[in-house]
Amino acid sequence: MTETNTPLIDIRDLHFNWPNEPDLIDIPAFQMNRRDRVFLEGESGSGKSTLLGLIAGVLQPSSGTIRFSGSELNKLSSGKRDRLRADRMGVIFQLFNLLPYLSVIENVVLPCRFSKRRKENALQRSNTIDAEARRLLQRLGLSDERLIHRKVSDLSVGQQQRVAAARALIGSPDLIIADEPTSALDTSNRDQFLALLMEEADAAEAGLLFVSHDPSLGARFDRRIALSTLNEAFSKQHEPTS
Ligand SMILES: Nc1ncnc2c1ncn2[C@@H]1O[C@H](COP(=O)(O)OP(=O)(O)OP(=O)(O)O)[C@@H](O)[C@H]1O
Repeated sequence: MTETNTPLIDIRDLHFNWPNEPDLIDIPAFQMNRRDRVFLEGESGSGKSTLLGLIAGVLQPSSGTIRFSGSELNKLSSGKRDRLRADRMGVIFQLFNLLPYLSVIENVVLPCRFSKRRKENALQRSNTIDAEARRLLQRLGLSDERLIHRKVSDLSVGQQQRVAAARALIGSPDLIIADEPTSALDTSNRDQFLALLMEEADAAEAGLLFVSHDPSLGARFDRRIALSTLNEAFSKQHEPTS
């Protein structure tokens, strides 16, 4: 099994800039393995969501490479990148990216409609995809039958955040990417959510890359990384001028 020796994420000489802007990201090297739990912190606007977008293959680097389990994302066609993301990554986006006209349960089962691998994984945990969606939702405090069939646009922000979390976790992805996933949750829902996230990551032997503004959460992770220490673009922008 070569895959176990290959880093889950392997970044080399990664540069990214938005059009007509200087480098926002300049990361010489970063690796994470399966089962790593990484907490990424940094000030607002420092590029955390941008880095997650690059790792998820939603954004393209200006130069450099990002390998996911050995596959260089840049070298894949956009269709293959989408397939890899659907099969192997569970992403909780900052703005959730839920489909507003679908119900809670329809949103949660979506990854299993797009990916045979996620569907098969989900069926190893529960008898049906629906049952697996309900198990995750229940663990996140969303078990009310009426709520599960409501359109997500009719939910509170904190409820939508938990639906997005259940959708990311279904079907045991190899990498869970979570961008500020607890920002709208109260302490009790936040703790329930983190417990589930850690358990699901353990069960799937997944890597977990978690961005949050809440420094008190950092102690629950194996590695705590400030983006400013990884990202040389940050030190260049903040060099004292003489
Ligand atoms: N589509 C875009 N076009 C141009 N600039 C962008 C775009 N999206 C983000 N930026 C800029 O890139 C920089 C980094 O944004 P990013 O969202 O990655 O930061 P962040 O660290 O995740 O911030 P926050 O903690 O506030 O979510 C910001 O200056 C932002 O204005």
